[in-house]
Amino acid sequence: MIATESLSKRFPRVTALDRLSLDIGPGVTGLVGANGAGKSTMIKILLGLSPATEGRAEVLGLDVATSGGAIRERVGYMPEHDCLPPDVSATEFVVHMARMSGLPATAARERTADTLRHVGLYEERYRPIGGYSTGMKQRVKLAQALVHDPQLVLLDEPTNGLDPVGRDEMLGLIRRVYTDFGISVLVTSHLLGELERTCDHVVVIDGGTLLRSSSTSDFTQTTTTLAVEVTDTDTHPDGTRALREALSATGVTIHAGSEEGLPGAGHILLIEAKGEETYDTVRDTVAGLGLGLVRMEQRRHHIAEVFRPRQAEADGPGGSGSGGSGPGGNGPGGNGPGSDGTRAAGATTVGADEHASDYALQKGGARDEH
Ligand SMILES: Nc1ncnc2c1ncn2[C@@H]1O[C@H](COP(=O)(O)OP(=O)(O)OP(=O)(O)O)[C@@H](O)[C@H]1O
Repeated sequence: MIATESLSKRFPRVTALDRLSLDIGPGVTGLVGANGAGKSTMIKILLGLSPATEGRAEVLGLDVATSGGAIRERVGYMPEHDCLPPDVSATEFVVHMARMSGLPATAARERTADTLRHVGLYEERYRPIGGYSTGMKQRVKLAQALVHDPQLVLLDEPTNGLDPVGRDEMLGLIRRVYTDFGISVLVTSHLLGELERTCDHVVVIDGGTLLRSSSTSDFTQTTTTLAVEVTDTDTHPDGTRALREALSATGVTIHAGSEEGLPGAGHILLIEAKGEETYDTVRDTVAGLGLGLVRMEQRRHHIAEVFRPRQAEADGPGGSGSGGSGPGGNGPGGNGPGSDGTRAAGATTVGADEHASDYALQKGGARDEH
């Protein structure tokens, strides 16, 4: 779908992309990096809207340097910033964008109705966009990217400004763009955690350079930690505590941290699995206490954790910060939601409106040449 070879973009004072080589296949791919890491620059080059300084890029087999028009016919684009006219309705705007993409009038109207329904904007489609919420505006931007039935869509920070529920809905819509319509997606985000449920493949960039490009399952390999959740009973009003004490007495190692991603997070014990016998010990201990076992599952890595060692190195003796990290590395809330306080590379934690399991990469990803 997308291939780049030693792709660089240098502005007078900043290297936004630095010899980036990528090969992205069909499916949903996340492009993750701090604000300023080079994500939007990459998208503009892929659309043939901004020339690369060096290197090559192909989209759907077309060279971005010579086939920008043909690429934009086949590729949808959802820009990051608010760019919608306030005085027209979603229907008028999306029909207009469909006509601009070359659809005849009737097809444009039909495709607009279908696309707006798909993004969940059917009822409100005749109201002026100026009165829409942020979530509704993001849906209009997604609809106009899809209306001409592209083979690929490039979505620049589609969850920006959304609350956790809105983000989940948007991520679900994005997943369905591929599963229901077969349209491949490249979606950018500055949040490491949020794309792991949505994307088949994740590319992480920092300061315009490639940190890692892997399938999501490679990022989120299973660990030797078991997540165990139990019910409370009349005898043990705090079942989690009772289990913790009983397991400790049997010599099972219990991690101090808590699980962030799962529902009921505060009631989940994280236990080091030494082998099959640990499962048996947990089962027998839970039964012995008369508690109900809600879950016992092998925990998977979160993508954010993959980058923790890098940050730890940088924070260690003599460390001077990870490559590409900007100033203010330990801003408010600089310790991660995990109790060990680790952060993703170049990252600080997210605000109260973000999911507890997400880590936001901080501003200043690009290398300043001055
Ligand atoms: N037209 C431009 N002129 C000069 N510098 C630019 C220009 N466009 C982007 N940059 C710089 O290039 C770097 C990468 O910017 P880019 O917008 O691609 O980052 P990003 O990862 O998309 O982050 P954000 O989500 O904040 O836009 C930044 O330092 C930015 O200031």
